[in-house]
Amino acid sequence: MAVPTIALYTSPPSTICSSPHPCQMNAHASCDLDFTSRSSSLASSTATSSQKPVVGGLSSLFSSTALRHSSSSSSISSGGEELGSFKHDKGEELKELSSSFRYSPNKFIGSFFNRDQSPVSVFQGPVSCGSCGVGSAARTPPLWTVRERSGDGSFHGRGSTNRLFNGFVRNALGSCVDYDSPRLEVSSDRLDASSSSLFGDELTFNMEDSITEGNSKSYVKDLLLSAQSKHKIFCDKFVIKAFNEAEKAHRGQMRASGDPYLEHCVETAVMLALVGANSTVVAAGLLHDTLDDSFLSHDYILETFGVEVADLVEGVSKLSHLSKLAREHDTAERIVEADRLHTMFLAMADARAVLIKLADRLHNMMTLDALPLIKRQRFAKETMEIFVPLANRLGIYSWKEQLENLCFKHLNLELHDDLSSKLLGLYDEAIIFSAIQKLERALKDDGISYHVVTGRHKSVYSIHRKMLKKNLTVNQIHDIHGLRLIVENEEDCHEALRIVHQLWPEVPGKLKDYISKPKLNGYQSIHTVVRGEGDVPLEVQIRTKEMHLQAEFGFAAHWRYKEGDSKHSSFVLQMVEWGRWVLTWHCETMNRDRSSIGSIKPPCNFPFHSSDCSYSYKPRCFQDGPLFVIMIENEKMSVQEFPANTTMMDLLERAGRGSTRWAHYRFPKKEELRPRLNHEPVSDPKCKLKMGDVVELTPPIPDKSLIEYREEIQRMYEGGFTVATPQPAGWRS
Ligand SMILES: Nc1nc2c(ncn2[C@@H]2O[C@H](COP(=O)(O)OP(=O)(O)OP(=O)(O)O)[C@@H](O)[C@H]2O)c(=O)[nH]1
Ligand SMILES: Nc1ncnc2c1ncn2[C@@H]1O[C@H](COP(=O)(O)OP(=O)(O)OP(=O)(O)O)[C@@H](O)[C@H]1O
Repeated sequence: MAVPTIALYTSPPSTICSSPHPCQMNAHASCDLDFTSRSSSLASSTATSSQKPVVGGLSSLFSSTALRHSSSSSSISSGGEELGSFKHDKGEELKELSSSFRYSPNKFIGSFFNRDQSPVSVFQGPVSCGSCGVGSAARTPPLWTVRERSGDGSFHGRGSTNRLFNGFVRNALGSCVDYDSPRLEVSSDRLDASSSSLFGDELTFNMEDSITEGNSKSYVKDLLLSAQSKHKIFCDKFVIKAFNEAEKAHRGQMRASGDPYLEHCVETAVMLALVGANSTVVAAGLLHDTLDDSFLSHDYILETFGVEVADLVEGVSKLSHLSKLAREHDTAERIVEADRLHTMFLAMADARAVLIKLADRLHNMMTLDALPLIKRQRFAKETMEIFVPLANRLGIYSWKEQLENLCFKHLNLELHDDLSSKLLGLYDEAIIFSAIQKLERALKDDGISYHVVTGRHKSVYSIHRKMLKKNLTVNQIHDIHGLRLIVENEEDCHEALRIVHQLWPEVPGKLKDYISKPKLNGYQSIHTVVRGEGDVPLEVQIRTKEMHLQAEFGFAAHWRYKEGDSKHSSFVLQMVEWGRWVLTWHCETMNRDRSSIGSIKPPCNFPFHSSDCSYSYKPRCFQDGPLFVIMIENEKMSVQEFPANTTMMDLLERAGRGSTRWAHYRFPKKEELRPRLNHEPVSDPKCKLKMGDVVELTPPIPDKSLIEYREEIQRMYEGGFTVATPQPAGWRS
């Protein structure tokens, strides 16, 4: 029998999880704070929030797209409360936040048409200085210029969707996406007839007239049109079908804000579309709450939409359930268990389900204001502990930053506002934009070839964290504005550095050459800080494409750096790599511009590395890795690690053997435990456990009565009486 390697029964925690702390959030935010016009800030706020990350594989993919998404999606979302995940199980939260009474058309109209006065102050989030109206950069696009050298040595402007490594997965696997361009191309067989006039008046709208009438019908139609105006994938027949199902399923359900529930589903799906998710994922995004909060069954979704969508919706439902459990038990406060939860989330579900769950949570966080403070803080804390690390690990930096900023705001409003207002005077996107242009020009003039120059400004929360970590004031943070230059070889790095120092005066003592002296984790790059326009400090990082790959995907990966380079088992590393790969594969539609890939490709078909691949974490296949199982005993939850192939019987052996709680009953412990697996009684104790299984071990009757019964029986035996007391159900002697 397999013997578990780790037995960890934790008691309720008293300390808060160290890493990303609730009380440390960020701030683009600030901007939002000073916005008088919420609705207009919506778009920009989100966009800003983030630092505009760099190009490169997932990071750029998600950052740039998410930024875009934010801006567009925000215009439709009106205030709301958290619902999707919060109401899972239709528990207490749900009752409070959403109601399933039938809507009043008037209210509908009100909530939809008054969107300009959106109560979503939450859009506080990432507001770029631009959007905040700070400086002239206000309307600068979120992801800054990038150029890339093509194979023949010429340079191409790449636009904001540029990404460095796009397509390498496509190369590895062939195209697995439903369509190629997020905005322009939908396979014709899936395109709704009406979509030919994409933004025209006549979109096919298949809602059953008999059920949806009057204002509500026009509301629903407007909602679909609005989604279509944001992304053409909403003209895909399959997606429209999912929209119609979601509409029927959630009809009459409202959020605490008074908005129809459907709006949340659509916003979630729009976010997914904007990061390049294909129609399967977008459809699942529309339906993500139907299993928990409507009459739809898994079988019905399976029949209607196929196994992929059905499994994704089920996966999201399971994630919601687990995160709710974790929230209620404060499980993620404990670092070890939080880490197991993150890994479990990635391992138990298709990473696309995690992506949907993240989108769901992001929209919920954006519309949290309808909840009382205590609930907002609970959700913000859970988001910080569980979802921000997941977004970080999956490389969805834009979402990560927005989540952090929103959490920061809800958990520490004063700090958030204070830092935000300081940053209003500091952020200047124009500086970054013009610095990129200046550097590109100089490089070209000097004949130095390069792959890409990107820029970003640091998010409010990231600045806050850095200030705390290094005990600095905001004026001592030198990388609020940053550029990154990726060149071909090491020699070019040094040449480029020379040019940078010719363009701008160097800030003494800030030059770091991690190329000649790599960090312990192998990170390589040259960093310098210069005085840019207006004497504003500007960090410039210079590295080769190989160094960049290592910094994005290798041992020195940025997500690990951000987690404090904590020690992770190879299993965790594999899970993260796997998750990122799945998302790249399925969401790569943003990576249409193949020519931008240039020659930058990992040396093998990631994640199926060759044995000598330097980007590979794994000496072995992750199917042999450990299992993480949720154990609930006497209403206490823990996340436990077991070896692969552990059976229910193994688990019971371990629980019975190690537990003093059961010892005094003096009969086979495992029979006393009355296990339930994923809420069902266990019929086959030899069944193998799976990642993310929930095992409940509950005594057949409350402990106290059981003890009383046993004492009574003991007394009866000792006194020579016949047992007359009826046995409680499940009791065995
Ligand atoms: N991916 C990755 N990036 C890193 C790593 N270490 C540093 N960086 C990048 O380098 C930047 C800062 O590194 P350093 O120059 O060492 O700066 P610092 O010591 O943190 O102090 P400052 O100069 O105040 O930023 C970070 O902002 C990261 O972007 C790493 O291990 N992995
Ligand atoms: N100078 C830079 N130019 C362009 N992108 C950068 C630069 N520095 C960091 N980034 C990218 O910006 C994103 C956000 O990073 P963030 O500002 O939170 O942390 P960091 O600067 O990398 O680390 P730290 O906060 O420890 O300095 C990451 O994708 C990171 O790789």
